[in-house]
Amino acid sequence: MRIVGLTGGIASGKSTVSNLFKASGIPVVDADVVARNVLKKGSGGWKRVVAAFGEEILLPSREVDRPKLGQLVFSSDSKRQLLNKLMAPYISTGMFWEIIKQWAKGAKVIVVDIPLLFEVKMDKWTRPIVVVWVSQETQLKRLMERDGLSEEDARNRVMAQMSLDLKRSKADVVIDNNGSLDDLKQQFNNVLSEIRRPLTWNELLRSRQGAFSVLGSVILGVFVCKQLNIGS
Ligand SMILES: CC(C)(COP(=O)(O)OP(=O)(O)OC[C@H]1O[C@@H](n2cnc3c(N)ncnc32)[C@H](O)[C@@H]1O)[C@@H](O)C(=O)NCCC(=O)NCCS
Ligand SMILES: Nc1ncnc2c1ncn2[C@@H]1O[C@H](COP(=O)(O)OP(=O)(O)OP(=O)(O)O)[C@@H](O)[C@H]1O
Repeated sequence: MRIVGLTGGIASGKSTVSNLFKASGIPVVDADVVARNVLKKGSGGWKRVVAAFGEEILLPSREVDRPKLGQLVFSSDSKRQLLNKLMAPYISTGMFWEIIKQWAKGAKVIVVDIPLLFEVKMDKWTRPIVVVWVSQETQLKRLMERDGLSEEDARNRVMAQMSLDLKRSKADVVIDNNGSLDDLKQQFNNVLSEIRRPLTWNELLRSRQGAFSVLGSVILGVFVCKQLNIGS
């Protein structure tokens, strides 16, 4: 199985690119969705986060007040690191199971959309790595527009992540998303052809079909050896 890493910065356009992958029939495992499940009321992650940050981060429904928690963690490095530490094991386990589900369905190519791919060092598990890059000016503008944030809040969120220029330098493939949606789609089509190229031997062995072929060959090998022993 080929596990393509999709990353970028906040509001750089990862979800927009993810949607193009989904529309082309490529399954996407989204770390933000997994992280949202980790904070669902009553879950293990929710309990740990509420114990650490207090009941004041809860809404009257006892769900986490996400904008409030966001305000806290994006304006304090230590609080953000604490939240990351509490949630990381749940997010990695959740991602692992989502990838296994796709493997069991026989997916040959999947995309994992992980905003913090490099920060959490998951880049070593994914190839190729696609970085959706925008200039800081475009990033701030789109973030303020999409989430209705002040410039200060938007800057805090951007500064909480590794710089997009550094991420770009670590990419195998860069999508420059400063232009229009049509420009983005054109670049996406090139990326799609790149990731749909035939699997390498290693990727084939990691796919369900590859694993079954190896298992089948081993069983056949054992059977043939037994037959030969019996005959001798
Ligand atoms: C702080 C929370 C509650 C704010 O929720 P909110 O709904 O406002 O934002 P959402 O979850 O949609 O995230 C939006 C973007 O913020 C950025 N972001 C989220 N968490 C972090 C973080 N810990 N550090 C840096 N950037 C982050 C990502 O680019 C993400 O795509 C939420 O982001 C969260 O639970 N973060 C911790 C989990 C995490 O690390 N998620 C990233 C998955 S790798
Ligand atoms: N090429 C583009 N032209 C204009 N607007 C765009 C373009 N690409 C994305 N956008 C808009 O920019 C905003 C951010 O895009 P998107 O939500 O895909 O980013 P993201 O990287 O997934 O963000 P996050 O890290 O917060 O999850 C959205 O409002 C989206 O509609």
